[in-house]
Amino acid sequence: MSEKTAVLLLQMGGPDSLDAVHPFLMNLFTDRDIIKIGPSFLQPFIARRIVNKRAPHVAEYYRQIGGKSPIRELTEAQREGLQALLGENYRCFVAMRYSRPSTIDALAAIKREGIRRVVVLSLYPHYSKATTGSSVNELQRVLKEARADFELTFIDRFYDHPLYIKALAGKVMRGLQAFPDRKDVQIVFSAHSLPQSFIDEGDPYLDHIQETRRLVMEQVGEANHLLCFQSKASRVKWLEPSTEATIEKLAKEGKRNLLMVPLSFVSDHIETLYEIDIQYGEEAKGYGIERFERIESLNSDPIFLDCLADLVRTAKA
Ligand SMILES: C=CC1=C(C)c2cc3[nH]c(cc4nc(cc5[nH]c(cc1n2)c(C)c5CCC(=O)O)C(CCC(=O)O)=C4C)c(C)c3C=C
Ligand SMILES: [Fe+2]
Ligand SMILES: [Fe+2]
Repeated sequence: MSEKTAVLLLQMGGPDSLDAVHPFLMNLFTDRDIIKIGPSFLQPFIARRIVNKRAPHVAEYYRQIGGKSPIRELTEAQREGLQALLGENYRCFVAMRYSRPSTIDALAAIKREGIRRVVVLSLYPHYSKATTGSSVNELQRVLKEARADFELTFIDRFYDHPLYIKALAGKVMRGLQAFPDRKDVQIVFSAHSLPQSFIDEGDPYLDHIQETRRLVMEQVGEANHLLCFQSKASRVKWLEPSTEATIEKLAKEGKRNLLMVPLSFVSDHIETLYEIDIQYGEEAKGYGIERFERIESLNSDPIFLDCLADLVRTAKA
């Protein structure tokens, strides 16, 4: 047995080619932690109908951002950066919920290295049953099936970690500098939406998002800001107001300079590169917005990597 500690980074994943869009969406729409469609025995059939219809549209969005999701490469770069900071007593791995490397792949790799102690670090800053909850459930299922005996420590949220806030606030302050006068800028925090039913059932996601926004603005100082929600993906009621409706409303109120601040993700992917930059960017221009900017995603920002390293080093078993 190795004395080293493994760090297992949990992330959603994404299609790594246009052909992978359909299987990725099938994995997502058959996961009852993120979406329940009908009784469980029928879900795979209903999911296939939904995905057959959705995949060609979604594939077109991925085509426009380079033919795939960059989430695998960006998460791999975060893994390498974290490994370098933690040094040789640790070994870092990635498990993607709906693509490769899967949870099985990652646990098999940890086992091959003879490591028993594992710090599980979810890369979603804000806890939700739909995201971190789903990845942790998948991990528990794989462990049970493999009858694997790891000693696990979980880090399932870091929405208020001082280094996460510092990294994000730094991006916002740099974003503001791109405008001639910050007083004329409207900061638009755009969090990933979530069905309202999750919140009604006690999910802390919305509270976490609001706290991140409050802490970031504490550092950024005086500026106009508001919160809205992007990427609704089903017909039920999701968190509101939507980012699209908010951009239109701001334009109608005469706002001309927007700084988009996506929350909920720590790297670029379809929701930043397509949805904000291309889709909302074009819509904003149509409504008369003159400058539509987005803060850089955290990706391998050194302060963010320090945050991850601190979370691992201070994790309590
Ligand atoms: C079907 C229900 C969905 C819920 C609930 C949901 C919540 C949720 N998702 C993220 C982060 C990401 N989602 C991404 C893609 C994506 N998400 C859904 C569905 C739900 N998400 C779908 C169907 C898709 C695929 C794209 C599409 O068809 O529109 C991604 C991007 C992956 C990539 O391309 O790199 C991320 C990241 C959060 C944080 C969240 C709730 C808190
Ligand atoms: Fe989404
Ligand atoms: Fe999503």
